[in-house]
Amino acid sequence: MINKLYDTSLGLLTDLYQLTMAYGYWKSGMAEKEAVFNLYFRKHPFQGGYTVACGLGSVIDYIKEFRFDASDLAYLASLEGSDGNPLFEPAFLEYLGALRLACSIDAVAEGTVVFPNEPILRIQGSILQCQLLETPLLNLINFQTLIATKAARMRQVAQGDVLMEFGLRRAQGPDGGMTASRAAYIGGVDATSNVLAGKLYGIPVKGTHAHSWVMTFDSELEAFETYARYLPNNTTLLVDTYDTIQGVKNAIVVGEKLRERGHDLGGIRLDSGDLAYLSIEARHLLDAAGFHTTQIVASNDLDEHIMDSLKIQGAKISVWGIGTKLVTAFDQPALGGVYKLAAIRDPGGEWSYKIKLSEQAVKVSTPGIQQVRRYRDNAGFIADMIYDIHRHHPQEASMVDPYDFTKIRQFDSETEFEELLMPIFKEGDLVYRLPSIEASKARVLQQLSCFHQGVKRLVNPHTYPVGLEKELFDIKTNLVIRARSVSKS
Ligand SMILES: Nc1ncnc2c1ncn2[C@@H]1O[C@H](COP(=O)(O)OP(=O)(O)OP(=O)(O)O)[C@@H](O)[C@H]1O
Ligand SMILES: O=P(O)(O)OC[C@H]1O[C@H](OP(=O)(O)OP(=O)(O)O)[C@H](O)[C@@H]1O
Ligand SMILES: O=C(O)c1cccnc1
Ligand SMILES: [Mg+2]
Repeated sequence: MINKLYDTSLGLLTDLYQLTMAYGYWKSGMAEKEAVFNLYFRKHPFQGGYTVACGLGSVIDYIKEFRFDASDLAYLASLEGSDGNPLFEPAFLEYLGALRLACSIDAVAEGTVVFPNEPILRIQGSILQCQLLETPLLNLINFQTLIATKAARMRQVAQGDVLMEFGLRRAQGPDGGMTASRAAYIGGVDATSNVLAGKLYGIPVKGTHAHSWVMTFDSELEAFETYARYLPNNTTLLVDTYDTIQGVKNAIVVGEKLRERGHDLGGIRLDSGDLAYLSIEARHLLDAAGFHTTQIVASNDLDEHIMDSLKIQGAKISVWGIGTKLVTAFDQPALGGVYKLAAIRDPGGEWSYKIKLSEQAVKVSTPGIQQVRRYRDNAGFIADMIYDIHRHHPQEASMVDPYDFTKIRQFDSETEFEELLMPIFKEGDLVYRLPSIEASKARVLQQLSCFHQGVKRLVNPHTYPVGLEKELFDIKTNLVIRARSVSKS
């Protein structure tokens, strides 16, 4: 997508410091050192209790396309350091031109519900290649995960109602609009007004009409009649241009004519005023005129909280049109996903585990080559345990709460589980078949149905347990103690 918009290869879609570090690794002979990085976030967005992973489809496209073409290298050759000399020497640019990604990537499937500090992606490869990927991987995963989560929250509130995404006009540019449409669909909306997203991603496209259509005619009735005459199978009439109640009555007049011609009034749309009161009044008028199946669509700066309030107020809305607040993730415009080094292989072939210290315990990174195990019982998911695949293949496992080491849970070998990270690329080769967008969408609903209702609450949700397997917890604790004493000496 980005490629089409900008007509370039994608190697330069990174921060300059990734390239300067890559140069440093190359110059110092460290470029091929094997490393493992994890991509994860530390806090759920929207003060929520869960997050929906999204963006792997774009990551796969990106990795497949990754290269530096001649024009990229010419641009890099033009960059200068503070002394006015070229930043990068020609031999390094030649190296970049010949570079083919050979990383191994494990990831959770799109549509998987994930929690703070769990790796969504694990990247293993040469330190130089892993480092170059930091920025694009975060760019691709952070935004799509954020939007999929926002849409999933709206889906939880909407229950079986229809959700339409109307956000393209307010999205963060064309690419923001396109990726938001895709992520919102996976997260839980049923359709988009974004026609290009319909074409490229196979998302159903739907829509009504704007106020300008009504304003173009001498009367609202004439506007409705004309629309219904030429689009009799797409008649959702926007009734609030002048007077909403009169608008509903005009829509009913047109609905009767549609019925005489063998069609029906599909819906009316409310786009201002008190949506609870107006939808209840509109439902009365429509039902009294025999239009029981005509849908009431609502739009106007909606988000999950207003939708929830409208439901509590008994609003008779069955279709929700949501734009700005969804595609811009209005109340939290970024997910704070990070990409941290977890291990480096020594010349002897042994892994050396790495941590990034922080004053805040919650920000200390977890070392090791991690996998996430999601345990379940008959009622649903019970806990996630992060463990190190090289240290422990736990049949029976002890899981430590990383923020309170006195809290330990035991899992016996009978407890059912699934492993969340799956191989996507093996040394550069794609080994994963991306599920259809429909399958990823279904996964969100299926996953969420297995979590306790409290985790899904909009306000003050229950914290789902995520812990470290005991051996990994001990490794981390020892590294922290050692790093703190080294930093003091
Ligand atoms: N019954 C309701 N309960 C809670 N929020 C509501 C209710 N009805 C509408 N809203 C929300 O209140 C906000 C109203 O927006 P605003 O104050 O701009 O009024 P408006 O109806 O759009 O006015 P205008 O006639 O100028 O278009 C919107 O976000 C809308 O979704
Ligand atoms: O409110 P959103 O969730 O972003 O949904 C999309 C909105 O976009 C359109 O109007 P627009 O906002 O362009 O104009 P209006 O507010 O004057 O109706 C449409 O009528 C919706 O109200
Ligand atoms: O089809 C609609 O009703 C629509 C499309 C985009 C934005 N607002 C509304
Ligand atoms: Mg508006």
